[in-house]
Amino acid sequence: MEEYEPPLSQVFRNLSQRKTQIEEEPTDVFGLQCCQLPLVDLGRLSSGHPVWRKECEKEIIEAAKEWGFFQVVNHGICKEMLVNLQQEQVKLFRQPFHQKANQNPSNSPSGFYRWGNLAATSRAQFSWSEAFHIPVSSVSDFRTLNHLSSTVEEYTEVVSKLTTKIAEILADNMGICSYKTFLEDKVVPSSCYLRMNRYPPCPKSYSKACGLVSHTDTSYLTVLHQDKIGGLQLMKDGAWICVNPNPDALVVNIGDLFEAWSNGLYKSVRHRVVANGEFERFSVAYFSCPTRDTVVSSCSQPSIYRDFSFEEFKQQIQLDVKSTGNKIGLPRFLR
Ligand SMILES: O=C(O)CCC(=O)C(=O)O
Ligand SMILES: [Fe+2]
Repeated sequence: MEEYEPPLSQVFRNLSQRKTQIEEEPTDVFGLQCCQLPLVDLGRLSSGHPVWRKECEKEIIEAAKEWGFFQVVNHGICKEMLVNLQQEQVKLFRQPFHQKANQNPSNSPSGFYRWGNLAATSRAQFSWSEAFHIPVSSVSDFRTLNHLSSTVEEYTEVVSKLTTKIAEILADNMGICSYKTFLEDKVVPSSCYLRMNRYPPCPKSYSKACGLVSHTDTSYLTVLHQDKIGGLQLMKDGAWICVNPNPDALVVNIGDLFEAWSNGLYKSVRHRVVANGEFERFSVAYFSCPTRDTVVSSCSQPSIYRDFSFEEFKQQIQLDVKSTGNKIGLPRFLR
Protein backbone atom coordinates (compact mmCIF):
# COMPACT_ATOMS: atom_id res chain seq x y z
CA MET A 1 0.00 0.00 0.00
CA GLU A 2 1.23 3.50 -0.84
CA GLU A 3 2.39 5.47 2.17
CA TYR A 4 -0.20 8.18 1.49
CA GLU A 5 -3.17 5.79 1.81
CA PRO A 6 -5.20 5.89 5.02
CA PRO A 7 -5.76 2.42 6.54
CA LEU A 8 -9.30 2.10 5.20
CA SER A 9 -9.08 -1.66 4.53
CA GLN A 10 -8.03 -2.41 8.07
CA VAL A 11 -11.02 -0.63 9.57
CA PHE A 12 -13.45 -1.87 6.93
CA ARG A 13 -12.43 -5.50 7.49
CA ASN A 14 -12.99 -5.18 11.21
CA LEU A 15 -16.41 -3.71 10.65
CA SER A 16 -17.43 -6.65 8.51
CA GLN A 17 -16.87 -9.00 11.45
CA ARG A 18 -19.46 -7.30 13.56
CA LYS A 19 -22.64 -9.23 14.17
CA THR A 20 -24.99 -6.26 14.36
CA GLN A 21 -24.94 -5.23 10.73
CA ILE A 22 -27.73 -2.86 9.84
CA GLU A 23 -29.31 -3.24 6.46
CA GLU A 24 -26.87 -2.02 3.86
CA GLU A 25 -27.84 0.31 1.07
CA PRO A 26 -27.18 -1.12 -2.37
CA THR A 27 -24.19 0.54 -3.96
CA ASP A 28 -24.43 -1.43 -7.16
CA VAL A 29 -24.43 1.01 -10.06
CA PHE A 30 -25.99 -1.38 -12.54
CA GLY A 31 -29.60 -0.77 -13.31
CA LEU A 32 -29.36 2.79 -12.08
CA GLN A 33 -30.74 5.62 -14.08
CA CYS A 34 -28.05 7.87 -15.47
CA CYS A 35 -29.41 11.18 -16.57
CA GLN A 36 -28.41 14.75 -17.03
CA LEU A 37 -29.32 17.05 -14.21
CA PRO A 38 -30.81 20.40 -15.16
CA LEU A 39 -27.96 22.33 -16.78
CA VAL A 40 -28.13 26.08 -16.27
CA ASP A 41 -26.15 28.54 -18.37
CA LEU A 42 -25.21 31.32 -15.94
CA GLY A 43 -23.78 33.46 -18.75
CA ARG A 44 -27.30 34.87 -19.12
CA LEU A 45 -27.16 36.55 -15.70
CA SER A 46 -24.55 39.03 -16.88
CA SER A 47 -25.74 39.26 -20.49
CA GLY A 48 -27.44 42.60 -19.91
CA HIS A 49 -30.56 41.06 -21.47
CA PRO A 50 -33.41 41.14 -18.89
CA VAL A 51 -35.41 38.36 -20.59
CA TRP A 52 -32.44 35.98 -20.61
CA ARG A 53 -31.67 36.85 -17.01
CA LYS A 54 -35.25 36.10 -15.94
CA GLU A 55 -35.18 32.82 -17.85
CA CYS A 56 -31.95 31.79 -16.12
CA GLU A 57 -33.31 32.69 -12.67
CA LYS A 58 -36.44 30.67 -13.38
CA GLU A 59 -34.39 27.60 -14.31
CA ILE A 60 -32.36 27.87 -11.08
CA ILE A 61 -35.51 28.17 -8.97
CA GLU A 62 -37.28 25.29 -10.72
CA ALA A 63 -34.23 23.03 -10.39
CA ALA A 64 -33.90 23.84 -6.67
CA LYS A 65 -37.56 22.96 -6.13
CA GLU A 66 -37.76 19.87 -8.30
CA TRP A 67 -34.25 18.39 -7.94
CA GLY A 68 -32.41 20.20 -5.16
CA PHE A 69 -29.44 19.73 -7.51
CA PHE A 70 -28.34 21.27 -10.80
CA GLN A 71 -25.21 21.90 -12.83
CA VAL A 72 -24.04 25.33 -13.95
CA VAL A 73 -21.90 26.31 -16.93
CA ASN A 74 -20.41 29.71 -17.80
CA HIS A 75 -20.06 30.13 -14.05
CA GLY A 76 -17.14 32.55 -14.36
CA ILE A 77 -14.48 30.29 -12.81
CA CYS A 78 -11.84 29.66 -15.42
CA LYS A 79 -10.79 26.20 -16.50
CA GLU A 80 -7.15 26.88 -15.68
CA MET A 81 -7.99 27.60 -12.05
CA LEU A 82 -9.94 24.34 -11.77
CA VAL A 83 -7.06 22.37 -13.30
CA ASN A 84 -4.60 24.02 -10.90
CA LEU A 85 -6.89 23.36 -7.97
CA GLN A 86 -6.94 19.67 -8.76
CA GLN A 87 -3.14 19.59 -9.02
CA GLU A 88 -2.91 21.15 -5.58
CA GLN A 89 -5.34 18.58 -4.28
CA VAL A 90 -3.26 15.71 -5.63
CA LYS A 91 -0.20 17.21 -3.94
CA LEU A 92 -2.09 17.59 -0.67
CA PHE A 93 -3.29 14.00 -0.52
CA ARG A 94 0.03 12.50 -1.66
CA GLN A 95 1.60 13.45 1.67
CA PRO A 96 2.31 10.42 3.85
CA PHE A 97 -0.73 9.36 5.85
CA HIS A 98 0.94 10.01 9.20
CA GLN A 99 1.65 13.58 8.09
CA LYS A 100 -1.98 14.16 7.10
CA ALA A 101 -3.23 12.48 10.25
CA ASN A 102 -0.97 14.75 12.29
CA GLN A 103 -3.34 17.58 11.38
CA ASN A 104 -6.00 15.69 13.36
CA PRO A 105 -4.58 12.82 15.44
CA SER A 106 -7.97 11.71 16.80
CA ASN A 107 -9.77 11.83 13.40
CA SER A 108 -12.41 13.96 15.15
CA PRO A 109 -14.76 16.50 13.54
CA SER A 110 -12.68 19.34 14.97
CA GLY A 111 -9.50 18.84 12.94
CA PHE A 112 -8.90 19.48 9.23
CA TYR A 113 -8.21 15.90 8.17
CA ARG A 114 -10.76 13.07 8.27
CA TRP A 115 -10.82 9.59 6.84
CA GLY A 116 -13.40 6.79 6.91
CA ASN A 117 -15.83 7.24 9.76
CA LEU A 118 -14.56 6.26 13.18
CA ALA A 119 -18.09 6.32 14.58
CA ALA A 120 -19.23 3.68 12.05
CA THR A 121 -20.63 0.52 13.61
CA SER A 122 -21.28 -1.23 10.30
CA ARG A 123 -19.91 -1.20 6.77
CA ALA A 124 -22.98 0.72 5.64
CA GLN A 125 -21.84 3.71 7.67
CA PHE A 126 -18.25 3.69 6.49
CA SER A 127 -16.99 6.11 3.83
CA TRP A 128 -14.14 4.88 1.64
CA SER A 129 -12.58 8.32 1.43
CA GLU A 130 -10.41 10.93 3.04
CA ALA A 131 -11.01 14.68 3.24
CA PHE A 132 -9.69 17.99 4.44
CA HIS A 133 -12.54 20.03 5.90
CA ILE A 134 -11.27 23.60 6.20
CA PRO A 135 -13.04 26.67 7.62
CA VAL A 136 -12.63 29.41 5.02
CA SER A 137 -11.04 31.63 7.66
CA SER A 138 -8.24 29.04 8.00
CA VAL A 139 -7.64 28.43 4.29
CA SER A 140 -4.62 30.72 4.24
CA ASP A 141 -2.93 29.02 7.25
CA PHE A 142 -3.91 25.63 5.90
CA ARG A 143 -2.28 26.18 2.54
CA THR A 144 0.92 27.49 4.14
CA LEU A 145 1.03 24.45 6.43
CA ASN A 146 0.66 22.14 3.43
CA HIS A 147 2.83 24.14 1.01
CA LEU A 148 0.01 24.69 -1.46
CA SER A 149 -0.18 27.49 -4.01
CA SER A 150 -2.44 30.55 -3.77
CA THR A 151 -4.93 28.83 -6.12
CA VAL A 152 -6.73 27.32 -3.14
CA GLU A 153 -7.46 30.76 -1.69
CA GLU A 154 -8.29 32.27 -5.06
CA TYR A 155 -10.74 29.48 -5.77
CA THR A 156 -12.37 29.94 -2.36
CA GLU A 157 -12.94 33.61 -3.12
CA VAL A 158 -14.51 33.11 -6.54
CA VAL A 159 -16.63 30.14 -5.53
CA SER A 160 -17.91 32.11 -2.55
CA LYS A 161 -19.08 34.93 -4.86
CA LEU A 162 -20.75 32.41 -7.17
CA THR A 163 -22.55 30.81 -4.24
CA THR A 164 -23.84 34.19 -3.03
CA LYS A 165 -25.11 35.02 -6.51
CA ILE A 166 -27.17 31.83 -6.68
CA ALA A 167 -28.35 32.11 -3.07
CA GLU A 168 -29.63 35.66 -3.75
CA ILE A 169 -31.72 34.47 -6.67
CA LEU A 170 -33.23 31.66 -4.61
CA ALA A 171 -33.86 33.90 -1.62
CA ASP A 172 -35.44 36.73 -3.62
CA ASN A 173 -37.92 34.23 -5.02
CA MET A 174 -39.06 33.44 -1.47
CA GLY A 175 -40.89 36.79 -1.42
CA ILE A 176 -40.83 38.16 2.09
CA CYS A 177 -37.26 37.00 2.65
CA SER A 178 -34.41 38.69 0.97
CA TYR A 179 -30.91 37.30 1.09
CA LYS A 180 -29.53 40.77 1.64
CA THR A 181 -31.71 41.45 4.68
CA PHE A 182 -31.40 38.02 6.21
CA LEU A 183 -28.05 36.56 5.36
CA GLU A 184 -25.55 39.10 4.16
CA ASP A 185 -23.99 39.60 7.58
CA LYS A 186 -24.60 36.01 8.73
CA VAL A 187 -22.99 34.01 5.93
CA VAL A 188 -19.46 35.32 6.21
CA PRO A 189 -16.18 33.72 5.08
CA SER A 190 -15.33 32.67 8.61
CA SER A 191 -18.49 30.55 8.80
CA CYS A 192 -18.13 28.78 5.42
CA TYR A 193 -16.11 25.64 4.63
CA LEU A 194 -14.04 24.21 1.85
CA ARG A 195 -13.91 20.43 1.76
CA MET A 196 -11.40 18.61 -0.38
CA ASN A 197 -12.32 14.99 -0.93
CA ARG A 198 -10.28 12.08 -2.23
CA TYR A 199 -11.78 8.66 -2.92
CA PRO A 200 -9.05 6.01 -3.15
CA PRO A 201 -9.72 3.02 -5.41
CA CYS A 202 -11.63 0.42 -3.43
CA PRO A 203 -10.92 -3.33 -3.86
CA LYS A 204 -13.74 -4.95 -5.83
CA SER A 205 -14.16 -7.60 -3.15
CA TYR A 206 -15.47 -4.88 -0.84
CA SER A 207 -18.57 -4.54 -2.96
CA LYS A 208 -20.59 -2.95 -0.17
CA ALA A 209 -18.25 -0.01 0.34
CA CYS A 210 -19.49 3.50 -0.32
CA GLY A 211 -17.09 6.33 -1.20
CA LEU A 212 -19.20 8.72 0.84
CA VAL A 213 -22.29 7.47 2.63
CA SER A 214 -25.68 8.89 1.83
CA HIS A 215 -26.23 12.30 3.44
CA THR A 216 -27.70 15.75 3.03
CA ASP A 217 -25.44 18.79 3.33
CA THR A 218 -25.27 20.87 6.51
CA SER A 219 -25.23 24.17 4.59
CA TYR A 220 -27.42 26.70 2.82
CA LEU A 221 -25.90 25.89 -0.52
CA THR A 222 -23.04 23.69 -1.75
CA VAL A 223 -21.01 24.15 -4.92
CA LEU A 224 -19.02 21.12 -6.01
CA HIS A 225 -16.22 20.65 -8.47
CA GLN A 226 -15.79 16.99 -9.40
CA ASP A 227 -13.23 15.37 -11.67
CA LYS A 228 -14.15 13.18 -14.64
CA ILE A 229 -14.33 9.83 -12.80
CA GLY A 230 -17.96 9.95 -11.67
CA GLY A 231 -19.67 8.19 -8.77
CA LEU A 232 -21.86 10.96 -7.35
CA GLN A 233 -25.49 9.90 -7.08
CA LEU A 234 -28.58 11.64 -5.80
CA MET A 235 -31.90 10.34 -4.58
CA LYS A 236 -34.86 11.29 -6.72
CA ASP A 237 -38.37 9.90 -6.28
CA GLY A 238 -37.01 7.01 -4.23
CA ALA A 239 -34.32 5.94 -6.74
CA TRP A 240 -30.60 6.64 -7.01
CA ILE A 241 -29.61 8.68 -10.04
CA CYS A 242 -26.01 9.17 -11.26
CA VAL A 243 -24.72 12.67 -11.76
CA ASN A 244 -22.60 12.31 -14.89
CA PRO A 245 -19.51 14.51 -14.70
CA ASN A 246 -19.60 17.43 -17.10
CA PRO A 247 -16.09 18.88 -17.47
CA ASP A 248 -17.44 22.41 -18.02
CA ALA A 249 -19.88 22.40 -15.15
CA LEU A 250 -19.98 22.84 -11.40
CA VAL A 251 -22.63 21.02 -9.38
CA VAL A 252 -24.85 23.12 -7.10
CA ASN A 253 -27.08 21.65 -4.42
CA ILE A 254 -29.46 22.88 -1.76
CA GLY A 255 -28.43 22.17 1.83
CA ASP A 256 -30.53 21.59 4.96
CA LEU A 257 -30.57 25.24 6.01
CA PHE A 258 -32.08 26.50 2.75
CA GLU A 259 -34.69 23.77 2.92
CA ALA A 260 -35.68 24.87 6.44
CA TRP A 261 -35.53 28.59 5.63
CA SER A 262 -37.63 28.15 2.47
CA ASN A 263 -40.10 25.99 4.42
CA GLY A 264 -39.50 23.01 2.16
CA LEU A 265 -39.79 24.94 -1.10
CA TYR A 266 -36.22 23.99 -2.04
CA LYS A 267 -35.09 20.43 -1.38
CA SER A 268 -32.01 19.30 0.49
CA VAL A 269 -31.59 16.01 -1.33
CA ARG A 270 -29.74 12.88 -0.19
CA HIS A 271 -26.64 12.10 -2.16
CA ARG A 272 -23.68 9.74 -1.92
CA VAL A 273 -20.57 8.69 -3.80
CA VAL A 274 -20.12 5.09 -4.89
CA ALA A 275 -16.64 3.64 -4.56
CA ASN A 276 -14.62 2.95 -7.69
CA GLY A 277 -12.66 -0.27 -8.05
CA GLU A 278 -10.02 1.13 -10.38
CA PHE A 279 -9.55 4.87 -10.18
CA GLU A 280 -9.08 7.41 -7.45
CA ARG A 281 -11.45 10.37 -7.58
CA PHE A 282 -11.17 13.97 -6.38
CA SER A 283 -13.78 16.60 -5.62
CA VAL A 284 -13.93 19.96 -3.84
CA ALA A 285 -17.07 21.17 -2.11
CA TYR A 286 -17.73 24.71 -0.91
CA PHE A 287 -20.37 24.92 1.81
CA SER A 288 -22.03 28.24 2.51
CA CYS A 289 -22.92 28.28 6.21
CA PRO A 290 -23.95 31.00 8.65
CA THR A 291 -22.32 31.99 11.93
CA ARG A 292 -23.09 29.58 14.76
CA ASP A 293 -25.54 31.90 16.54
CA THR A 294 -27.69 32.42 13.41
CA VAL A 295 -31.27 31.31 13.95
CA VAL A 296 -32.73 29.48 10.97
CA SER A 297 -36.37 30.38 10.82
CA SER A 298 -38.91 29.44 8.17
CA CYS A 299 -39.93 32.22 5.76
CA SER A 300 -43.61 31.18 5.72
CA GLN A 301 -46.27 29.68 7.96
CA PRO A 302 -47.28 27.07 8.94
CA SER A 303 -43.68 26.01 9.17
CA ILE A 304 -42.49 22.42 8.74
CA TYR A 305 -39.48 22.88 11.01
CA ARG A 306 -39.16 24.67 14.29
CA ASP A 307 -36.66 27.51 14.60
CA PHE A 308 -33.14 26.40 15.47
CA SER A 309 -29.74 27.99 15.72
CA PHE A 310 -26.96 26.67 13.51
CA GLU A 311 -25.05 25.82 16.68
CA GLU A 312 -27.95 23.68 17.91
CA PHE A 313 -28.23 21.98 14.51
CA LYS A 314 -24.54 21.09 14.41
CA GLN A 315 -24.52 19.85 17.98
CA GLN A 316 -27.49 17.56 17.29
CA ILE A 317 -25.70 16.12 14.26
CA GLN A 318 -22.58 15.42 16.31
CA LEU A 319 -24.62 13.73 19.02
CA ASP A 320 -26.47 11.58 16.49
CA VAL A 321 -23.30 10.59 14.64
CA LYS A 322 -21.67 9.65 17.92
CA SER A 323 -24.56 7.56 19.16
CA THR A 324 -25.92 6.05 15.92
CA GLY A 325 -23.10 6.47 13.38
CA ASN A 326 -25.47 8.50 11.15
CA LYS A 327 -26.44 12.11 10.69
CA ILE A 328 -30.19 12.55 11.14
CA GLY A 329 -30.41 16.27 10.38
CA LEU A 330 -33.66 18.07 9.55
CA PRO A 331 -36.14 15.35 10.66
CA ARG A 332 -34.96 16.09 14.21
CA PHE A 333 -36.38 19.60 13.90
CA LEU A 334 -39.83 18.81 12.53
CA ARG A 335 -42.61 20.62 14.35
O1 LIG B 1 -17.51 14.07 -3.97
C1 LIG B 1 -18.67 14.30 -4.30
O2 LIG B 1 -19.08 14.19 -5.46
C2 LIG B 1 -19.67 14.70 -3.26
C3 LIG B 1 -19.07 15.27 -2.03
C4 LIG B 1 -20.10 15.60 -1.00
O3 LIG B 1 -21.24 15.27 -1.12
C5 LIG B 1 -19.69 16.34 0.22
O4 LIG B 1 -18.49 16.60 0.42
O5 LIG B 1 -20.61 16.68 1.01
FE1 LIG C 1 -22.53 16.35 0.24
